[in-house]
Amino acid sequence: MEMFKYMETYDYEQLVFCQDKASGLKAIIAIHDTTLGPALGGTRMWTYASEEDAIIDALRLAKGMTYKNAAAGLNLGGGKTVIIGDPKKDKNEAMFRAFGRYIQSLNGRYITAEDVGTTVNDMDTIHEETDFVTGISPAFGSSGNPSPVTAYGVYKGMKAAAKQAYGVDSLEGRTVAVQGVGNVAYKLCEYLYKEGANLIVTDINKEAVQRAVENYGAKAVEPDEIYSVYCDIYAPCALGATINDETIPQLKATIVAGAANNQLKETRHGDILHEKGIVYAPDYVINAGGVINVADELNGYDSERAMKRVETIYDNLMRVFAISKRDNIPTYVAADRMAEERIQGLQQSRSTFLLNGHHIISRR
Ligand SMILES: NC(=O)c1ccc[n+]([C@@H]2O[C@H](COP(=O)([O-])OP(=O)(O)OC[C@H]3O[C@@H](n4cnc5c(N)ncnc54)[C@H](O)[C@@H]3O)[C@@H](O)[C@H]2O)c1
Ligand SMILES: CC(C)C[C@H](N)C(=O)O
Repeated sequence: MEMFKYMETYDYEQLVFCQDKASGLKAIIAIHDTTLGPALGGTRMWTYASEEDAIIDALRLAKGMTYKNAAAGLNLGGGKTVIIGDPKKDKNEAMFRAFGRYIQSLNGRYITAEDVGTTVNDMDTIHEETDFVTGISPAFGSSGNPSPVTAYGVYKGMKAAAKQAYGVDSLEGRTVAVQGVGNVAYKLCEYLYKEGANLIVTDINKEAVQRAVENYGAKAVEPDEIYSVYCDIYAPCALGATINDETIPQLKATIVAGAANNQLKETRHGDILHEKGIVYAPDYVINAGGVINVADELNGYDSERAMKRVETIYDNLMRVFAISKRDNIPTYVAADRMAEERIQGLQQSRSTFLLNGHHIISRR
């Protein structure tokens, strides 16, 4: 892989390789764009088939955070870390402390948080070595696990999508097919249940399914049946790339709105949804609740203020839908346009982020 060519093509600023033999740390920090502020994005721990796969994932996820943070109206750039390893077997305290020191060495250009494979406990360990970490324990006056807040944002975003599709944003009596009832989606099911929606759920973890069936009256289906069930809303909350050539023809839903990152396998699948008249809530706009919540820590965490800000996901999606309608473009293109316009608009008044003594981080 020609790294500089790739970085130049997609405008990446920095790629950092972190190695600590004693603890087994192998981490890649990718910083995509710091026009709006320091790069904030989570740390993913995963077993990658190859180092190249890990690098590509870090780069791709970092760029996603640039767009997510910009579209959410945050004064933050985009970055992400991947740690190569099995989160169930390979973690140790020294590893996360070594990683914390690498983050510290970037002097605020990158701030981390949770992602797949990392927990609040890991963030607390990182915090032993650096201030540039969020999603740490409420015991430190911080925001803790971002998942429930992500769920709240997805719920609000689903209501915006309903407004766009049906003219009313009530979800009462609507049927929502939820794929994956993990940390985010279980809480999402609670919001939906309380509003009177009907739930169809699936998960490869039978206990997760059972919980939703027992507590929220959900109907359970097998994992490969979720695409073809009769429903109003398909909510992908497990993996990426579930909107693809195989699944689109099966969908009965009029709305696709869920928590998963990178839902479209390829961008052309967003075009197909648009042509079919399916309202697609772009993933990085609807699932920004977690990052909005952890970002609030940089001002001294206030849960009420953070939740109010998460509610703006509704308005952000309505803007995306309006741009899509006005320009007759798919919603994923409209979201990119909204994010890029914000970055370009501020590019003139900001240069590449450097910690210079007066910055968002200095407020806490
Ligand atoms: N946690 C957050 O704050 C947050 C923020 C933004 C985006 N996301 C994204 O939302 C999604 C869910 O995040 P989470 O934190 O709830 O993760 P999670 O691991 O707690 O939940 C995912 C669930 O999906 C299930 N699953 C995996 N493969 C499946 C399959 N093939 N069919 C059905 N179910 C399957 C898993 O068993 C698990 O229960 C992820 O894509 C994540 O990247 C999460
Ligand atoms: C900063 C984190 C809370 C980001 C989250 N993992 C996401 O993908 O949005």
